[in-house]
Amino acid sequence: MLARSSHKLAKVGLALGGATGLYAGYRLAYSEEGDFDIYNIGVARFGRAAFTVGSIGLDYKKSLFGPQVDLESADYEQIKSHCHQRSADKLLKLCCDNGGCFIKVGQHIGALDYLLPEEYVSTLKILHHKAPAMAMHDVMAVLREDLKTDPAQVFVEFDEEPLGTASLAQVHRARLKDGSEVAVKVQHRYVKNHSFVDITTMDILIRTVKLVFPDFEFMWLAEEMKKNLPLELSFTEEGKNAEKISILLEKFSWLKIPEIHWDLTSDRVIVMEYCPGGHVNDLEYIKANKIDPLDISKKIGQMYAEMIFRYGYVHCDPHPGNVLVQKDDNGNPQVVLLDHGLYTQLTHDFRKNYADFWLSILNADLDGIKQNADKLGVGQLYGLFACMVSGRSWSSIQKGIGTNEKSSAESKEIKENAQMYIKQIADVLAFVNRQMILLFKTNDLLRGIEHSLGTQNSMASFIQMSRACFRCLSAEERRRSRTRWGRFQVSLCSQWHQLKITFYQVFLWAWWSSLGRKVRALTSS
Ligand SMILES: Nc1ncnc2c1ncn2[C@@H]1O[C@H](COP(=O)(O)OP(=O)(O)OP(=O)(O)O)[C@@H](O)[C@H]1O
Repeated sequence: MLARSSHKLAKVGLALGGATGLYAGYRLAYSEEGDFDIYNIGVARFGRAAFTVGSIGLDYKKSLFGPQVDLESADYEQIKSHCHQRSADKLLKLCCDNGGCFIKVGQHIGALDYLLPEEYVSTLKILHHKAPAMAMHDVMAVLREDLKTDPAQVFVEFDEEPLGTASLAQVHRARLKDGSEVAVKVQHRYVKNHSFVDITTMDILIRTVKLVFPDFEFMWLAEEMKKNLPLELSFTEEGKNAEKISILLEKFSWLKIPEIHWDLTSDRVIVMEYCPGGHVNDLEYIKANKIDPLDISKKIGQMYAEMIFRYGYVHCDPHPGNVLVQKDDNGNPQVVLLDHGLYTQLTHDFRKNYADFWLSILNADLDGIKQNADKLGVGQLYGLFACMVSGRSWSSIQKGIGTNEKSSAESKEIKENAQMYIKQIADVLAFVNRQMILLFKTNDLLRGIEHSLGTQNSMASFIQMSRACFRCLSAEERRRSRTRWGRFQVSLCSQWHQLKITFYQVFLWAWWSSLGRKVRALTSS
């Protein structure tokens, strides 16, 4: 069945690729101006994508389901791994050749650690550092077209070397006439023009794969892409999101969201306050600037917990490149949150269920885990789901993740299980509430940062999560309570929970302190 499907897919892909290739050739041969870029016209981009998908299908068919293939042989796993690798390389090439939206989607795929075969993830991860830089004359052309004036009239300095280059845009440091330093984010020149064809291409190809392989469980990826890419391509929306989140999180005096210069902002250009600083996972920078890594982990945990549990309004691109740390004018550490291109609004019910689920994990309450996973749409796969949310093994969850250090053996076990349960993980992603996918990414960011900063044992972000979970659940109970006395009881109870978390925090600090470790070593020997 699978063999026939791969064959069908290969034929469809090759036919589509061939047809579009011929059409593109015809267009080139008969173009009157003869000055268009054959490699960039929509039809060639579509043809290239269809051809790649087709050839991947053919490779899977020949390598894994051909007449000579022995599914029971000892080499089968290796053959499969080589086939994944070849296909991942082809996808990488496609993303680099087509650029723009393709790189963005490739980056999303590269961020799906443990959810896709390792060969795809490690190959496509490269795209995070491989976005092509736009030539200066294109940067200036976009600025001229969108600001409707000569950029030299606006900026007295403009660094040619970008601060960062990404799939959809690049950012330059510049100075305005009034002397203020700004960061100018400029969209790659042709991305918007190509976006309609690119999004449609990816949608058609993913649907074709689904048609040919009914078991293909990654339709959610296509849906997310179709919904999100157009939003990410509007920098006016990005400016609005930045303003909204800075108002919501106003009470965090240590949080900086760059201010937007609205008079210099359009759909393809955003000019904002320049914020110096190092990336949040750059431990060397943090130490050199005498910033406390634990304090940073705590602040980032607090920031995300507030977004998720209090407002349900969550930054959708949680990767370390978007979080900077610096010291403010008074020498206090500051966290800078960048890239407000995409936010999700979580529903009230989802937030409540997710808070309940987290609390059951933190309390090692297995019945609670089961019931709340069910409410989030996961059903029987609750154990795996709890591992995916917490990044811990099932045995640690059962024992209680608070007092069980994540050892390297546990990390290895998780990695191996992720390879083994790939189909089940895809099922969880297909069934779970859509809003959960973003939260997987957020949890990954928090874990990654704690790992880079060496603060994982303090559980700083988990502690902030639990505090926010309790606050979210108490607010819900207060809302439901009809009498003043009832609301008073809920508030009292909430204070008690917060106090318990503080005790727990002190306990963790003592447990993982060098004295605690010595005492444990003495008592266990
Ligand atoms: N206001 C700013 N001040 C200082 N540096 C900035 C600022 N905005 C962006 N940068 C730098 O530019 C880089 C890219 O910015 P940003 O993440 O907004 O671009 P992007 O196109 O959305 O990238 P990606 O999609 O990869 O997150 C950041 O990692 C940061 O180093």
